[in-house]
Amino acid sequence: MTTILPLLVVAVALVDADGRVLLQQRPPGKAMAGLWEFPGGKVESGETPEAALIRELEEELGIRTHASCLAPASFASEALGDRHLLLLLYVCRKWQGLPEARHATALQWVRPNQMYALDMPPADLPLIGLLDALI
Ligand SMILES: Nc1nc2c([nH]c(=O)n2[C@H]2C[C@H](O)[C@@H](COP(=O)(O)OP(=O)(O)OP(=O)(O)O)O2)c(=O)[nH]1
Repeated sequence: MTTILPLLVVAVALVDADGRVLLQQRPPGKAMAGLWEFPGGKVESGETPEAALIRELEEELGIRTHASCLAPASFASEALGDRHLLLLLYVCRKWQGLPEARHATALQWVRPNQMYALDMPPADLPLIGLLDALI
């Protein structure tokens, strides 16, 4: 029997006052380089999902938020090489600081229905319609 190791990732749709969502472009050298993704990353051993997301937002974008501002929205489940990705997606409308691309190649604010035209990781595609209905 093949053992499939789950990979737990947290990600967030940061929503601004105009109903736009922040996407970041994965940098060269990383898997899926060039694709547009929600900010976030892997949950490390010993971390809660919310603590991991708060850490990633500080590291990747230089913004601060609180667990009470992270609303669970949906999840994605997708084969990823020899792993199986479980991506927990949150929605956040309240944070401190101006997002800056500290790891990403670029950032852009887009409405959910504009995401269909962007190259995004396969796991993210089912999340677009959901965000379109939610935001
Ligand atoms: N952050 C993020 N990751 C995503 C999305 N969609 C998707 O398939 N992924 C995948 C890509 C990666 O395989 C994994 C996240 O891992 P990562 O390597 O980018 O995370 P990390 O920031 O912890 O990076 P590192 O420390 O390993 O460099 O989840 C998404 O929308 N946002």
